[in-house]
Amino acid sequence: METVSKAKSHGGVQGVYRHASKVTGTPMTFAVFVPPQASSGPVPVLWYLSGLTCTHANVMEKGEYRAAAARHGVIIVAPDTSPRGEEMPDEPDNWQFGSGAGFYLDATREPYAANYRMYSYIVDELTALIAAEFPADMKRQGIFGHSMGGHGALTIALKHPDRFASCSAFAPIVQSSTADWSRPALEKYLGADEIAWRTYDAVALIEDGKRFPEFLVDQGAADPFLKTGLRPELLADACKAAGIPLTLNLRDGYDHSYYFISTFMADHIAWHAKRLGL
Ligand SMILES: N[C@@H](CCC(=O)N[C@@H](CS)C(=O)NCC(=O)O)C(=O)O
Repeated sequence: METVSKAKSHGGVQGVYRHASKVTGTPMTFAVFVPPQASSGPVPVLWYLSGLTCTHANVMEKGEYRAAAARHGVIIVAPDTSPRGEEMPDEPDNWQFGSGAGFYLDATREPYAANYRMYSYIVDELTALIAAEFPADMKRQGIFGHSMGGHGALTIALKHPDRFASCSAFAPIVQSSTADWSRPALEKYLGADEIAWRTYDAVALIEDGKRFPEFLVDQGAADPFLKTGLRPELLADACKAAGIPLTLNLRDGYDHSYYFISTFMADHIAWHAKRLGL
């Protein structure tokens, strides 16, 4: 692992790191904030998965998470959203597919299957790297994310309820199989058989029996993608039918941007901190 940059912030350290990923076959960059409490022992880890078009840097620069992370004493990990590079199969004019749009899945279709493996990258490889290289208490992990990253957080948590104590999301894609934003990508990454899509669809996972103790979702009421890409009511219906407690806050006047996310960031970190025993 190579250190790209490191800066003291809120008494802790905001770092950016790069490593050669075996899973994606590319160099991968990620951001980690280590709070001051880590100097006296391992602290819990909160994963933040970003949305379409993002790298590790968007939330690092605009998410305003450091004050709350330093107050509660939690590591924040922000991975990239896809493999990148000149040789990557991609659709450069399409921001909803390829670079910046890995959808937290393992592609099974060519030419994407060799590199577009963000699910295994995060759940296996980056998790092992964080455990090895940072003062992280891996027995206490939470996960959250935005939009495509909200979809990532919900689906990964539903598949790993023993690993994650908490899961929340900002404006998540909740039913990726039918959302405008994700349907074409799932077809290209996973093929036309929609059965294979269900393991990367939060509502379908719940319908198929996966469970998680509870979710927190914040959604801007003025989000232009609310009706076509996001549709939190579908998650509300699925959670209700499954008996999963969901706190869904519809936030009047807020859109889809980091102005919205940063407004509620401290609330989400406090919510996770409580569930991570802080
Ligand atoms: N590029 C799209 C918007 C994409 C978008 O809103 N992406 C969200 C995630 S789904 C984001 O976080 N963008 C990066 C940023 O705001 O820093 C557009 O022009 O409509």
